[in-house]
Amino acid sequence: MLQISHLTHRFGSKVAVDDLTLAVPAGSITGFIGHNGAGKSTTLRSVAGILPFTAGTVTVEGHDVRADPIAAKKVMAFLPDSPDLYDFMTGQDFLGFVADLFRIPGPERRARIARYAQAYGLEEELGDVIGSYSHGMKQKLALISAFMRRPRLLLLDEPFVGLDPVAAHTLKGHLRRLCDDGGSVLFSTHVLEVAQALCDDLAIIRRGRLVVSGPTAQVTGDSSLEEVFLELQESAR
Ligand SMILES: Nc1ncnc2c1ncn2[C@@H]1O[C@H](COP(=O)(O)OP(=O)(O)OP(=O)(O)O)[C@@H](O)[C@H]1O
Repeated sequence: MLQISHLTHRFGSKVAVDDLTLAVPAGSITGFIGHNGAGKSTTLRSVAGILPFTAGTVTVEGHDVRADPIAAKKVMAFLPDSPDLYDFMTGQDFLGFVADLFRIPGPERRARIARYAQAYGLEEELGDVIGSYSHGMKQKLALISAFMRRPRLLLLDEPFVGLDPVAAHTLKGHLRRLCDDGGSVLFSTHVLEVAQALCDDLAIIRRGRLVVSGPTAQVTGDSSLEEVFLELQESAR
């Protein structure tokens, strides 16, 4: 589904992502773990096609993100940690705009918007302008816009930060369903308990380099992910 090969990104002389190779298979929720500044957001933004990375290749369902960005972007959705939405639009207008962009036909878009708005408890606010939304409400709107597109690959940067517990629970269910339907999820998080409980696979990055990846049970063994993570940090000192 997603193949990242030898991805490198430099900001000037700073190497943010260093020769990173990672595959996310169909059906996998993969957790992307790492310290502050490890390179998670840079990797996700590179995969999403919004950051022109320095070197390497990224393909999504066989579509090269650089050579064929439109085909790649059609099959994936990306949720940044602070979604930058149009404050002057209402939530409803924004979802209509996204549905137009991705050519979701009228009856289907109405059904999907109604379904996801209800799931995230945002129906009553869809008529309000986005500028009046809280951080969590903006996140919910961004989630609705992503799920409504039925992406094959969903990339999320710290999706659980700021979501209320009900929405967080709903999101976990939606991520699982997307993968049960053959899609894939790659998300970054600092909440290691959530990652361990939810993820089929884990990838741990340190200073731009991938240090461990594989099925969750294999990465953690008999330990908690927190123990594994702390040990890796300690051994790298
Ligand atoms: N626009 C930028 N210009 C210069 N350096 C940047 C820029 N964005 C990120 N970096 C640097 O790249 C490195 C990786 O940053 P990145 O945001 O990818 O980390 P992260 O793992 O997502 O961190 P966090 O967990 O804190 O969100 C850091 O050293 C950061 O300072």
